[in-house]
Amino acid sequence: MSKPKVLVVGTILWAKKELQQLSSIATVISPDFSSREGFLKDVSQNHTDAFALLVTNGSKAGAFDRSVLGSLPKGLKYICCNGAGYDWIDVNAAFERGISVSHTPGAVDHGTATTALYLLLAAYRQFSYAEKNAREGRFLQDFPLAHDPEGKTIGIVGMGGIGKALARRVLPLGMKIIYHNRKPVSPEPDFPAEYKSSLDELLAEADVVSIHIPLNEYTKNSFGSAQFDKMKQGSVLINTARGGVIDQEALIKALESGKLYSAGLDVFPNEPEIDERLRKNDKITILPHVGTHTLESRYGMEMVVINNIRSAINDGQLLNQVPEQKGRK
Ligand SMILES: O=CC(=O)O
Repeated sequence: MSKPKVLVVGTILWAKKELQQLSSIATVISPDFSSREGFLKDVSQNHTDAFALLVTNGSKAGAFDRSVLGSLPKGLKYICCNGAGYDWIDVNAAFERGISVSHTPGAVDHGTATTALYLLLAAYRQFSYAEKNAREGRFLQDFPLAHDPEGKTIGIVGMGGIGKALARRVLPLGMKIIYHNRKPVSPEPDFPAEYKSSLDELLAEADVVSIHIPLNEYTKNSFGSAQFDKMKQGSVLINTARGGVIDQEALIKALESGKLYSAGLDVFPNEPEIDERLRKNDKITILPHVGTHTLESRYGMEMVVINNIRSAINDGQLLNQVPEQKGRK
């Protein structure tokens, strides 16, 4: 029997050896294309027998929306996404076509949580502004006193792997941890954390809010002026999830009005663009989506994708199927 065909859409840069080892159970092909149309043409001409795709966001194939998914081979069973966030794949349309989709939770936890911690420290202590002063030869000129994060209350919105990894990182700072999820975390976290069933309650109590929810049709722009209004005066917002979950105009207004003392942002709605009003705001820290930009994270993510492909071939199921599809019939 011929081996199942796996197409690599995008590049595997770090787990190259492990990708090669996949060839003992699969025919692994990296199609060469320079556009979305080129990708679809190559697949329809040469790979109608594809069994699984290993896909990376930002490849020339573009987003896997309903129309791309509709053009993929009928026999395609799996799409294994090299990333924790999969907002660029229409997982419901994939499900309707009988395609199971996986992502890479876990592998991104350390990198993203460390980024959130850095942003939190930088926002409270105004380290970005201080560094700018130092680099531009102004030393402490016009640099007001900042704030200590110690003893403050952090509100974690989305206590998944990244939220928990951040919680463990802020504990040594003596921060009180409250969190909001649809349901309390079970089993209970191995650190003190108070569950808030209502997001409004969390927003009213937290000194700093850190967002760790996926971007989807329900969460898009879900953090808007109503949510900023409920936050404490002079609070801090950290976002390492996706820019699209925050209404950017409302965020800019909250910064300008002083409702927010500061913010730490690693993600933006129209990456790689960053709104000029954010770029020019010295009081906030902005990063170019570096949450998982470490060798360890990237290697770990690639390993998760390859392990999902292996499991699909060997056991007929994914290890990390996206929650929207899990248990659905
Ligand atoms: O942003 C990073 C990821 O989705 O893995």
